[in-house]
Amino acid sequence: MAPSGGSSDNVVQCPVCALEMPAANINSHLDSCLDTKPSGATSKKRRLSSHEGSEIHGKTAGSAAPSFPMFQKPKPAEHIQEEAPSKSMASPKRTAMNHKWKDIHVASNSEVIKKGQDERVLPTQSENIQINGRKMAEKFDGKPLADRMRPGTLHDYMGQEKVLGEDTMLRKLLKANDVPSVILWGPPGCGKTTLAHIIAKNTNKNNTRFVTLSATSASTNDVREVIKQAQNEIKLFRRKTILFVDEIHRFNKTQQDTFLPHVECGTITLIGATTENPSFQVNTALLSRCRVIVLEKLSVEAMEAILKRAVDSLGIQVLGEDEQAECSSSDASEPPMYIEAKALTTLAHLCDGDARTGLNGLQLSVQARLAGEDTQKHGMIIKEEHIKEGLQRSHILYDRAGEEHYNCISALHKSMRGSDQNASLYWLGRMLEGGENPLYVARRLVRFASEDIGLADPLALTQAVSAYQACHFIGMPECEVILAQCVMYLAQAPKSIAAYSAYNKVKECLKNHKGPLPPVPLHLRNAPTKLMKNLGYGKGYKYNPMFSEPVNQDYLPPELKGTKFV
Ligand SMILES: Nc1ncnc2c1ncn2[C@@H]1O[C@H](COP(=O)(O)OP(=O)(O)OP(=O)(O)O)[C@@H](O)[C@H]1O
Repeated sequence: MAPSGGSSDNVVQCPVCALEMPAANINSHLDSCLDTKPSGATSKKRRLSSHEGSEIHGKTAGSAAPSFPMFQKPKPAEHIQEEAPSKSMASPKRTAMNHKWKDIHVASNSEVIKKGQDERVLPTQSENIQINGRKMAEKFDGKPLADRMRPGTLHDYMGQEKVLGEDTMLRKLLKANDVPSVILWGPPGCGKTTLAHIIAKNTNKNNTRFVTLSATSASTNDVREVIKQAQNEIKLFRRKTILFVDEIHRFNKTQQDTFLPHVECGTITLIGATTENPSFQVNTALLSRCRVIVLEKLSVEAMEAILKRAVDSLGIQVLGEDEQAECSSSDASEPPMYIEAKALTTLAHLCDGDARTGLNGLQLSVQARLAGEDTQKHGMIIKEEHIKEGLQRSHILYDRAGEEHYNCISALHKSMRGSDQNASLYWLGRMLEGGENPLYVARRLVRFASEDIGLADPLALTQAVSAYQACHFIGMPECEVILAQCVMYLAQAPKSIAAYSAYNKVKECLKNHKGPLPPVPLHLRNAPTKLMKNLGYGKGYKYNPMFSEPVNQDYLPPELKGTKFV
């Protein structure tokens, strides 16, 4: 009797030995089949699965039980394993495979080196540089290097020994955790903000809040809000607040006044940072409640240490004068990157004591080198010329809007007064190359010609006025030599301050006069109308040209008779 349709439906084929049997027997058959035919299982399985397109993948040799996709633990793909190999597990063979995988992943046009059976694919030098470029970009992580390198401890804070040396007041206060309200005054990038953060970290351990405001964006309401919170913190948690105000000079008088009572009563400890002379930019009342700490431009040594720390963190090696960069055609997956020691020193000099400029300059140079065509050919070495290219020198040396503007013009004025032509030309250059307005300099020369040379050489004034006009006509850069000529003339000229000091005495006399100023004597007054004549204006005046002999006549008010200004 032919099997019924129903019974034939219940017949299944063993996936191991291909024997057909009733479905009810398959499990017990499989157990015995697998026990007796372990070695043939794989080949069978393969044949079956490929032949029949079965979903059953079967087990690998040596497996103790059949495995079905649902229960099969996915085996990690080989390249994933190798991306994070355990060092202790790494056999030589494994390491060779690691190379291969890594290299295949990164190198498309790579060289293939055959060493016996070991076929290894290595990236070319330019591919290595690309890899490094990517790694470097990851290191920068979209953040300026200067920010990434901001030190968190005094240990990494370089320079500024005058205020932070062992026996200094600030160091002692920091140790004693007794930070008073301070104004940190110093040029850009010398470490004011960084120092404020270090102070904050230092005091954070002691139940202190640290709040930051930037005077460029904060409003008076923001200040009030911070103060309100500070009051609550003291009341509720006995927690002190340190308020750091960056660029405090940008706050107007009312905003600065808002701090006053709260600094006074200790609700907040204020740390202000400013690049401007606080005597002019910070309220006297506020100033008298804060200590002013003067930070200086960072020395070249401090800058070198800061740059070295950054270079180390980027994994760039410093090449001494006699050292040669190792050729990166080896199989290293990360070819070294180098910077010449000389390039670092140059950068430390050029950034003019501004660590932010120095670190940005380093970052720019590294990024430019990575993108440069010759880097692809010759490898990654940062040289002095790359650093110079990366830096806009003029923007470093001179701050047109800030105090440097006044410092330099004062240095020029004093050098001309001292008849030092070389120094005068130097300060002139510092200003002009830094982008100073030539008319600002020319106006000062006009003033100098009168104030310091005056009647000793009246032509100096003519020279200076002419220089001013010439600068006005032709502008920079052509007018630079006109200013240089005038500066040299004024520096060489004989000096006299007779006019200047005489006029100062006049001002003094007027300022010190008590009571109403004396009227102009009648004989000196003009009398254009009849009424004025009738009132005695011009009466008795002696018109000098009418006299051949010296005229005896008073020109000062009677109260000042005999006063000498000259
Ligand atoms: N003394 C220092 N030691 C180490 N790194 C420093 C030092 N000073 C500045 N830096 C570095 O320079 C960067 C800029 O410094 P910071 O912001 O403290 O300067 P600043 O004086 O507040 O400048 P600005 O007046 O322009 O705001 C910091 O992020 C840090 O990386």
